[in-house]
Amino acid sequence: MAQINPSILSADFARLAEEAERVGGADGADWLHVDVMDNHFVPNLTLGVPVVEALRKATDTPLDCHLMIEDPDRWAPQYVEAGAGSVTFHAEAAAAPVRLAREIRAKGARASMALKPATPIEPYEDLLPELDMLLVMTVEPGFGGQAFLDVMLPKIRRTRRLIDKHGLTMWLQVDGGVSAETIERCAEAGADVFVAGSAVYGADDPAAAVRMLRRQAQEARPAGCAH
Ligand SMILES: O=C(CO)[C@@H](O)[C@H](O)COP(=O)(O)O
Ligand SMILES: [Fe+2]
Repeated sequence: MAQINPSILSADFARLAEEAERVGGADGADWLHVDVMDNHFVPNLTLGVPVVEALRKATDTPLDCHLMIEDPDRWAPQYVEAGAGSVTFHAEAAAAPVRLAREIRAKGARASMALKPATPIEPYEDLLPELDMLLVMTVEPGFGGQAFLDVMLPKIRRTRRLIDKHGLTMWLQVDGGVSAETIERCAEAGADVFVAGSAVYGADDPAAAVRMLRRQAQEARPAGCAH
């Protein structure tokens, strides 16, 4: 089942509770994607633990926190405590990714690792069983509204093959430039969780955009795929 996670980076930060509401409900967002940026790992600054705590109280939709920060080994567990249901740290930033993934899981959240566009998946093959999700970035992290990087499609395909080769049920997420124009290519390549910021919050009817993206992804999935 294809999952659609709207990114609140493209929402109105002064009205986050209402913005969460606008994409929630039946057939709405599967998760809310929360982009945490520290102006060190990426050249942008967004929000932190207190905002995640506040969002947790404001919505029933589970929170998918994407940490674009240095030292996730220190900070990621705090996002679980703040109420995140899934916490994604970057492979490029984590000092001890296996220990960190185990800690996130032990605290009760799904553990996920992200790869920037120039980071290959192959060195991380043996880590996959430690993870609940792998995020292949389809833009350079840091900003919403960027153009989708087509050159990431082979990495999505290779990652899907590795997941299937190991018989894992983990999810494969794509993030960056995902829209009505690009989501089918991502789904065909094997992604099953789709982050969309501007394509959802830039639409006249964000809830309808979520439903449309999910339908497109569902229909584009390879025939007979297990994911
Ligand atoms: O992590 C990031 C950007 O670094 C994303 O989650 C963006 O927020 C996606 O926005 P769109 O590309 O869909 O507008
Ligand atoms: Fe993100």
